[in-house]
Amino acid sequence: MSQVAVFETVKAMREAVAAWHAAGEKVALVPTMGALHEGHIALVTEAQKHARRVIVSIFVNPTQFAPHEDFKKYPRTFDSDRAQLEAANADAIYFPAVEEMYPPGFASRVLLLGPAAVGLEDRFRPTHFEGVATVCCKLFTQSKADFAVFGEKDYQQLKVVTRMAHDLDLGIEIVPLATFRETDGLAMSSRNRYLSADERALAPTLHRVMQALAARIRNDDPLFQAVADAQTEIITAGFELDYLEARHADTLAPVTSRADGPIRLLIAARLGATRLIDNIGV
Ligand SMILES: Nc1ncnc2c1ncn2[C@@H]1O[C@H](COP(=O)(O)OP(=O)(O)OP(=O)(O)O)[C@@H](O)[C@H]1O
Ligand SMILES: CC(C)(CO)[C@@H](O)C(=O)[O-]
Ligand code: BAL
Repeated sequence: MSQVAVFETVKAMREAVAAWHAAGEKVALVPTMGALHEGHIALVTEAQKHARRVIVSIFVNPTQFAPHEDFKKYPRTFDSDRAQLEAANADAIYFPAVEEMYPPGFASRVLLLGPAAVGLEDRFRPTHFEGVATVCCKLFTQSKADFAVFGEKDYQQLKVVTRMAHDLDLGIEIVPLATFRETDGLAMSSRNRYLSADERALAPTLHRVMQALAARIRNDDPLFQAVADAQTEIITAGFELDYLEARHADTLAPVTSRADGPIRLLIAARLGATRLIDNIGV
């Protein structure tokens, strides 16, 4: 276990990265909002396969939360995060204050088309990806990292950020990593800690229903009916369903049959006050 550096300013991070680059070392960034779990640590382990140096950013980004969302109550657990990152041998944490990221007068946003406007997360969180892309664009250019690792758990986010990095020539390679799950199938997520015991017991239903739906599609059951049945099952189980859809795995465009291309199933559903998202490939 090694001591992990903590950078609170762009300047401090840039100086360290410049020294690493001067020594011929590649740098990978793992952007997070903290409240770390094993899924995040898997991203760090993946990052270490690509680069000698790994920086984990911890920043609860206000611009990606709508006014009614959980920005204020989002878990902030820096001491536990730092201990986990030390154990994982990360090199540094980038932990900027909101004023460092968005100084007074800050007035820019990244405008997105393509995978950010397909009627999934963007339908329920209309300003979300603009905030995600703006902060990711800043994180990439602030750090000058060579790689950034993102989880497939936030599948649409992964597509949005990958597209943006390519379109804007940000000079960073986006590395995807498969979703890390609890033993009962629930995708690990910082927001799982909001769940009551009863809700936590019900939450793995999402993954179970998605797996059964994927099996039906692989079995050439008519897609529309299979998706409709899965939606009904989720609602009957007690979730409030935002969406459960079959989409093209690359473009996120709607699909009507297996022949339309590789299919990704994506879901967002609420249990009480907690909104869960998940997705799987067919
Ligand atoms: N279970 C997981 N497996 C793999 N990657 C994950 C998992 N959970 C989160 N990530 C990835 O970690 C990065 C940071 O995500 P974030 O800090 O929002 O964590 P989170 O657990 O998804 O939190 P939230 O509950 O806010 O969605 C993202 O790239 C996200 O996709
Ligand atoms: C990528 C990210 C760190 C940007 O704030 C956030 O959306 C997240 O944690 O997935
Ligand atoms: N993991 C995505 C961050 C968010 O829900 O705001």
